[in-house]
Amino acid sequence: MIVIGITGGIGSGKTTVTNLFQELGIAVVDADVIAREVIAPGSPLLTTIADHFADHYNLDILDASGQLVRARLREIIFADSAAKEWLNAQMHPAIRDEILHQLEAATSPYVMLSAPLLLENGLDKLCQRVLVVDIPEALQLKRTQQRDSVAQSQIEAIIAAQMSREERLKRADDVIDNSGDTSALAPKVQQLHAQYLALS
Ligand SMILES: CC(C)(COP(=O)(O)OP(=O)(O)OC[C@H]1O[C@@H](n2cnc3c(N)ncnc32)[C@H](O)[C@@H]1O)[C@@H](O)C(=O)NCCC(=O)NCCS
Ligand SMILES: Nc1ncnc2c1ncn2[C@@H]1O[C@H](COP(=O)(O)OP(=O)(O)OP(=O)(O)O)[C@@H](O)[C@H]1O
Repeated sequence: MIVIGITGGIGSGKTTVTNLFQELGIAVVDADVIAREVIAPGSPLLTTIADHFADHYNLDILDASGQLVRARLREIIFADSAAKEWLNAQMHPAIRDEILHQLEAATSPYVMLSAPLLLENGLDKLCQRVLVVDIPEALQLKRTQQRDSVAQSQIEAIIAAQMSREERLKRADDVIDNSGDTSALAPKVQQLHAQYLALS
């Protein structure tokens, strides 16, 4: 199975790009989607995480119906690196297991593995090539703010918790520059698609 890893910092355009590969019939395994599934309401992992933040931070991250209040968890983990490391240690093995499961089940000529922390977490070892979606930090801030209505300082903290743009680009086999209009993406995706089909 040929696996193409796709990564990029917050708001770089990974989902926008993988949607185009999906339109070409390529299966996409998305770590952000899986990260939501492993802490679905009522899951044992969500209970473990909620208990930890209640006991150690006196913080209730669940609403009255037992749903995760994502903004509360986001604020604490990007303000406190020990909280983030603890959460990562709980979630990343579960995310990785589900990624492996979904990669095995994929039937397209190749499969894309999309993960913001692909390189940080060594998920690139599962991939034949790494495609980086690249934009300058100022655009990451602007587009993420437009999408999520989150404070600029919060997005800056998330960027600081991820690999630097330079380091990520150094590790790329292929790069999509997404600083232009979205209409520029389809021809780039088609060119890479032909290259990846040739590998498979
Ligand atoms: C903290 C949470 C609840 C915030 O949820 P929210 O809906 O606000 O954001 P969302 O999940 O859409 O993530 C947005 C972006 O934040 C960045 N991000 C998320 N978690 C992390 C992390 N642990 N380290 C660095 N960046 C991260 C990624 O670029 C991601 O695409 C959520 O991000 C989460 O559960 N994070 C821990 C799991 C994780 O590491 N996910 C990354 C994929 S492996
Ligand atoms: N070329 C572009 N021009 C303008 N807006 C764009 C462009 N590409 C993506 N966007 C918008 O920027 C935002 C971030 O893009 P997207 O959600 O695809 O990024 P992502 O890398 O998946 O983000 P995250 O890591 O935060 O999940 C979205 O609202 C998207 O519609």
